[in-house]
Amino acid sequence: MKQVKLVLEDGTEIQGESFGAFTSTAGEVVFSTAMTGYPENLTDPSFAGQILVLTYPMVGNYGVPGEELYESISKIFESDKIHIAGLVVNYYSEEHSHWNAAKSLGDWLKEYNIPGIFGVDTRMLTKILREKGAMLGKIVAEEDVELHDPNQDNLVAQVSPTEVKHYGHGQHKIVLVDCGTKTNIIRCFLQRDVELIRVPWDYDFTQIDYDGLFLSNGPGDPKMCTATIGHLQTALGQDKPIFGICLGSQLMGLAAGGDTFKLKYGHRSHNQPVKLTGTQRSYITSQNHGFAVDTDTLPAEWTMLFENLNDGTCEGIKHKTKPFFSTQFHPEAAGGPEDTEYLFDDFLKAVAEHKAAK
Ligand SMILES: NC(=O)CC[C@H](N)C(=O)O
Repeated sequence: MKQVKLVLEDGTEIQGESFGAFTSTAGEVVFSTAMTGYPENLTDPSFAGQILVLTYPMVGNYGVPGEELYESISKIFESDKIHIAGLVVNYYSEEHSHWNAAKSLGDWLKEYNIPGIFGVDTRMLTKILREKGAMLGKIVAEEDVELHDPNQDNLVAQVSPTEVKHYGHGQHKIVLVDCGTKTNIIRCFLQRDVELIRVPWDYDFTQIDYDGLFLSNGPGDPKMCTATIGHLQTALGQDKPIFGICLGSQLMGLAAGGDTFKLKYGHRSHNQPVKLTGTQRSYITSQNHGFAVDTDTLPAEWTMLFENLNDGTCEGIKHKTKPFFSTQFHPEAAGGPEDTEYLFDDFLKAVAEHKAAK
């Protein structure tokens, strides 16, 4: 076994053993308390630039599934590659067993040259991150590397496609602005009556005659997406339905004139409780974000749609009169609970109503 170490910007150094690629990496160290779903999480483009700490103590025991396609996109993974910068676990299970496993987690990480470190006291590490907040860090193999803050980069430009793609046939023409979309969002649309036009993050979608606009999740600081925010401001001037998820929610908040801020250590797990404003109804949701909309900065015609029941932060916004709404959590949840997938139906209902009214 080769030794590697995890170094945090506060000086903490933790020795561990290497799995995956034996190489060094730097990024923002964040933790997820999800108990399953590493094939989905590692391929979620929203994790780009992040060294992910999994608090679930045993990782790798169900291996990694083989690739299968749904239409022309992945049926299982959230994109076509691993996006995390590095992985930190307590116990790495060398052996795996699952009916659809095709390879081990370690071999899969190696394929994409991503380092992993195990033998780490992830409980202690998580307490540090929870108390001091998410911080920069690095996994050091042979070569030392500089600390690097990925939130200073335009990560969305790095993960967004460069070409427009078309999927499916259906009554409603939906433009999906791909800032690093999870493929399950595409699957959720294609299971409904939709023709989907997937466009790059900086594409001028206002030129397309669409019925509804969807803003995807994506990595990094939402304020980096100035091109998307600009186009979105034009779309908010009209009244065609708009739905945003996670980064998409933050972009909607910014385009509306509100502000976003960085959470201390973010929300990453599949069991985050949110409350629907104006009701006593709560949902358990899947989340993966480090920024949030500051509800107090929203203009008067906007309101908070969902609230996080752990810390009271904004989990979605809506316009009071126009069909614009968003969630900070993931209604398409892969992995995670599917309780809020009905929001896709709500959006398409708003699209149908808007078309009927025209
Ligand atoms: N999942 C996402 O879309 C994350 C949005 C944003 N990058 C954040 O961390 O808050």
